[in-house]
Amino acid sequence: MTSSIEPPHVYTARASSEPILELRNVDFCYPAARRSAAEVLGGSRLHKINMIVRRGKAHGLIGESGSGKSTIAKLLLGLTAPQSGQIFFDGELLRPDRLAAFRLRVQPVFQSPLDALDPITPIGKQIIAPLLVNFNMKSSECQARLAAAISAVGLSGEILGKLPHQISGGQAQRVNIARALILDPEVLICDEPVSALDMTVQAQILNLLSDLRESRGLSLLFISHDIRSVAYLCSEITVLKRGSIVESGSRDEVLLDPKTDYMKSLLEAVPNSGLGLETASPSKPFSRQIGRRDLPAEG
Ligand SMILES: Nc1ncnc2c1ncn2[C@@H]1O[C@H](COP(=O)(O)OP(=O)(O)OP(=O)(O)O)[C@@H](O)[C@H]1O
Repeated sequence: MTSSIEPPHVYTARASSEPILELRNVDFCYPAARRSAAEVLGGSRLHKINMIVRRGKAHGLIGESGSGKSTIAKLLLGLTAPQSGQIFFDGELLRPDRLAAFRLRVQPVFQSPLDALDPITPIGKQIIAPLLVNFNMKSSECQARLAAAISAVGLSGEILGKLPHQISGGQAQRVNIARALILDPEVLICDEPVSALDMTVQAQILNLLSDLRESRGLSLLFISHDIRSVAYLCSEITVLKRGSIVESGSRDEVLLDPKTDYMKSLLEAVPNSGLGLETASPSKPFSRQIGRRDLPAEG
């Protein structure tokens, strides 16, 4: 179905810290879990989730495996609906009739960058696909937006004719981010976007996300097992345990003054217990904060 909404402009810079996405008292349970008390106890339900992602800010979501982080991502992408509670986008209740427009403005970036690409379609075609599908645009009409999107993620035009197996994992994640940006979204939901990449490339993608947040006023939900990445990128953090929020607040409140044993144990598990919080700042490249050499722009 073609959207009746206007295609996005090449770039929109936005800034503010008003709520852009909000979960209010959200309960969710997978159908299979409703039949299995053991699963429910194991955490396959979300219970009374209250969380705000602010415009132009990066919000970190952490918690052990199975705590419900990806389920929250699915709810915030409109891929599934809560059993109770409400989701607000830009101050408006997310109703079924608003889902189509919402899905253009909130875009996902997933964990396995190569799996998220079609193996037999050239990169350039994949990046403009959301414009072709949603706005019925011709390929020739997409070229200015395509050039802006690949430039925004630090890729050159040579990559456009390649197939996914001809590019690196880091380049593939940049392609996925470009494909999300081509719709000029307001929010990126990033579910473990760097965990499948090697360490040096992780730093490059984190710096890219940080730059995009600053330069375009993009809001980010950043889901990660890696507390150091969250400490670097995010100004607010929510901590999830077995489907319930156990801590939330500013980065420093949660990481420097943890209230729960659970959060303390997550922090104790950080390698070398080095969060570098005294120096952590999105104005400093991630590689410097964790003591690595500066890295080339394209990975
Ligand atoms: N489609 C599904 N049907 C039933 N249960 C599911 C489904 N997807 C996830 N679950 C269960 O819901 C719980 C939360 O899963 P979720 O993927 O949200 O956790 P997570 O915190 O993202 O974990 P990870 O860090 O390992 O990705 C887990 O118990 C999981 O087994």
